[in-house]
Amino acid sequence: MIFENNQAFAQSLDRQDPLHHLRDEFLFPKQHGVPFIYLCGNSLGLQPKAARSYVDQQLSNWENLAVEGWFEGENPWMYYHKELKGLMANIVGAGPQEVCPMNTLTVNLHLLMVSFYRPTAKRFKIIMEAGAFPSDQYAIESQVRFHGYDPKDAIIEVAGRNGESTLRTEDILAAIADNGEQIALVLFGGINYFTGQWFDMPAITEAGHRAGAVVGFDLAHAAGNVPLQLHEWDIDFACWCSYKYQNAGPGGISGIFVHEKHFSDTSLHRFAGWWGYQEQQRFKMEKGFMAEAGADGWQVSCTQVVPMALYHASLKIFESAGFIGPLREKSLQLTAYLYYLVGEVNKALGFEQYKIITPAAEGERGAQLSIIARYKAKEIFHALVANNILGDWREPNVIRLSPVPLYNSFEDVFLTAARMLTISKELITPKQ
Ligand SMILES: Cc1ncc(COP(=O)(O)O)c(C=O)c1O
Ligand SMILES: Nc1ccccc1C(=O)C[C@H](N)C(=O)O
Repeated sequence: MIFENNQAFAQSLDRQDPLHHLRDEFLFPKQHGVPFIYLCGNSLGLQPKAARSYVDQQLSNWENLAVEGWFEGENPWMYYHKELKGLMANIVGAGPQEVCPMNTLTVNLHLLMVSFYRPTAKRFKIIMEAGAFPSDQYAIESQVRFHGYDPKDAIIEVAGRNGESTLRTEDILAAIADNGEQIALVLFGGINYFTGQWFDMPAITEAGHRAGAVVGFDLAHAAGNVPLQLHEWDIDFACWCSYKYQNAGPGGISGIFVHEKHFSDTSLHRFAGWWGYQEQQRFKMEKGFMAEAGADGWQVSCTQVVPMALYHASLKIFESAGFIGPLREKSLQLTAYLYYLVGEVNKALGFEQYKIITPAAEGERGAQLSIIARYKAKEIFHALVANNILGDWREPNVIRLSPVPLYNSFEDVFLTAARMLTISKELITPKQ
């Protein structure tokens, strides 16, 4: 599409957007009574208006049924997760039996590594991206130590070439091939939190398998953002949080994916708990753990009903949007528009004040653009917030802006760039 740098053009795109009405399903934070242009779905998605009634419903169940709520009423808590599984499966491209809502993200990363990182003296290394989200780094390092290895020997980080912010797929594949028989696990983010780079998940998975390794992904920044086909891509396991692009609230419940080819593998270790026990037998309270079939068998503690209700509210909006296909179509346009407009801001300033480190290619990014501001980066970020544009800041110099197709408009994107230009002119003197 040929974009234009004017508000009327942005408004005309909004009029043609079949998903534009969905923003009415969300609550926008305000500053001095004026709603923010919210571009921070990469960190915390907005609250669906329906969230409160989904939670209210569970509070009523608790009020009216108390302990009987587990088994009685319209939607007994014992089975509530099943209502979410089909919806979640659509978000990540899996069978419903391959996904389950449970716990929180880093906890699930640990639990899945218990099953899928099984180092041997010969094959004990983990390949990951350099600059992964710190929680993933800490989780992986601690798992390696738990098995008696030194992270310095066991973790191979693939980094960008000579100062490049993003990774080249060929370098990732070469690192996997070069370390072949020593790799136990390839564990990548789907999209890197800092750069917004969407890795070539099918190619990484294929290379990992060719090397004889298990392949897993942390999809915190990918689930609900980009189209995923976890089953078809033959990924072994994955987990994600629901509070970013899936709008399930701060600390929202996480989701896991385990490929069905692993369901019959009785050699997999798990850190078991009663909620992973065979559902029909669970309340017999017998000795000797027997896992429920599918991803549900990785559950540990009893269902988190309220976080699940919040996730449910948001997943129903995804369902009404037709899931990821239509959202991705809009997302590509929205983010491409922001990409174009940032270039226009640079043009108007006469120098490259803003450098986008997120790949431009559609297949290598989601909604997020990570932008380095050359001069006065932090002041510019604060001025954006003061001007009602809410993105976020990641040290040392990156402003992340993520137009989210569920609740952002083309006009939001236009106004963001327009305010970036005004602010830049105000803050940066010609000498600089
Ligand atoms: C890639 C990634 N991993 C892990 C986390 C941490 O998740 P949690 O605090 O829910 O465990 C986040 C976000 O906070 C993330 O973006
Ligand atoms: N869970 C949070 C709690 C507090 C503050 C930020 C987060 C984030 O999710 C940050 C996000 N993962 C990021 O990509 O920076």
